[in-house]
Amino acid sequence: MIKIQKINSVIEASSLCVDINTPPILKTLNFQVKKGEVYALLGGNGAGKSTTLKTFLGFNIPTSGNAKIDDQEVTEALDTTREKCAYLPESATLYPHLTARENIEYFLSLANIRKSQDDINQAFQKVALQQDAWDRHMQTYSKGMRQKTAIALALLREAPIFLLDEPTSGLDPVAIDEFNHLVRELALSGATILMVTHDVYGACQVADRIGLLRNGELVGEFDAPENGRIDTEEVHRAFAQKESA
Ligand SMILES: Nc1ncnc2c1ncn2[C@@H]1O[C@H](COP(=O)(O)OP(=O)(O)OP(=O)(O)O)[C@@H](O)[C@H]1O
Repeated sequence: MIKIQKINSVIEASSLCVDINTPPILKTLNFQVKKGEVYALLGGNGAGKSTTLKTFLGFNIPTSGNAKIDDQEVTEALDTTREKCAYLPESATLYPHLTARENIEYFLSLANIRKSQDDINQAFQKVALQQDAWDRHMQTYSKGMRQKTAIALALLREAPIFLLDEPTSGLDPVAIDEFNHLVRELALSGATILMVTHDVYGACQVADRIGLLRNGELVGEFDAPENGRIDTEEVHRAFAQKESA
């Protein structure tokens, strides 16, 4: 019998099933993400990664089991749990005809949050968005720059939880390194991060723990050693083995 250890989790899936069609998409999924941890849910196409994120955002209702944020069932406390989460879709949904600053001001005003120009500038600096772009229309931005803007917005919203969907797909190696550095810094400052990805190497670079997802079930977990990173080859072997099993 699998024993589920209680570890003061911020994000928790326990015996989570999501059944939109046949066969069910998520089947008794169990994982926990602690405060300050980067957890990568790794899986191939159709494994159920986006479905998992959407369930934590309250867009899918669990058929059985639980999807909890800070011990609250997501579907029972939708406003509270959504307010705590910064969701970064694969392609950040910001307005191209507005500048980064205007986007930030607009989304903060929608959330009724007041921040000074200094606060906004500091957030841009923290995510290392180049200064000459701050007041430029976002249609001129690369994907990496759009992501930085989305993270700056999350910082200004003071969201303690980040849900990231394939965050490094389409980024060049330098942008990936910058992004990973930013994610590690967020975690060090106490943010809790759940990312979903099919990129074994990328997950190993940034995650404290990796959960291997296949057909809606967790089929393995890998922990980073103290002061080290998860071994890419080991995860790759497990990923390939499970995918071809
Ligand atoms: N709303 C839905 N209705 C029916 N089937 C769905 C729905 N959403 C997802 N699925 C199915 O559930 C499975 C998992 O989809 P999901 O998008 O979660 O996978 P994924 O791991 O994110 O895949 P990818 O890496 O290709 O984006 C797929 O077979 C998909 O077709």
